[in-house]
Amino acid sequence: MVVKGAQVKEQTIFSHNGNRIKTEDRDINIIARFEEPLVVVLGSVLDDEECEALIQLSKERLQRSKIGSTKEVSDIRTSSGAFLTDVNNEILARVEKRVSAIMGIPTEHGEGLHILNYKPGQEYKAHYDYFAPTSKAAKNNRISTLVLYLNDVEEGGTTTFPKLGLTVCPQKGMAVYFEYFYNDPLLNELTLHAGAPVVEGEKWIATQWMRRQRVN
Ligand SMILES: O=C(O)CCC(=O)C(=O)O
Ligand SMILES: [Fe+2]
Repeated sequence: MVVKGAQVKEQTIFSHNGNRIKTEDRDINIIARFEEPLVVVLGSVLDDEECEALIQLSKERLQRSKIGSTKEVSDIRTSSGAFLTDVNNEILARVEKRVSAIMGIPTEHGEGLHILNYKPGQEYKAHYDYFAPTSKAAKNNRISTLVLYLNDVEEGGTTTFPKLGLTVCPQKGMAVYFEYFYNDPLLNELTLHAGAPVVEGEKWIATQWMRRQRVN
């Protein structure tokens, strides 16, 4: 625990301070932080070529096979997406490595990058990224999330944290990080978030969810 004035702040997984994160191949700007629960807005995580490559890889995946893709008929998430697992690609590997450095968790704990595409009217209603403690998946539960924005959205498509009164506007190459591995369950519950409906244009994101332990 870190004592800050009269307040006691819980330890976080994210360990970067200051204005910049230095990774092997890129310096990432820390734009804004909400301290508890920790939500960090990051700039210059991906360059244009990387954003476009991830979109292209997911388009190929969605086309090639319906297996491994989720064209869900769900009220909670109306967008369509695919995991980029078992994809052998240099840019993907580079991005996964950088994401791991930002999150401070080895790639092996990640589920693989998940690409989502929202068309106008599509959204991801308010949810938690961690699984209910009673579920089977909670044995190796998620602990942190990085959402990478792969394009600029004309209107709408913000990431909102209704319990924090916080809204993040999608900008190509930027990202939002948050974690929910606090001892205090109330802090974890404050990470409720949503992908607001896209109004104009479309929205592409890549999400990395990290687990407490390795994923097989
Ligand atoms: O679309 C967004 O902005 C949020 C995505 C999200 O919540 C997720 O991928 O878990
Ligand atoms: Fe989420």
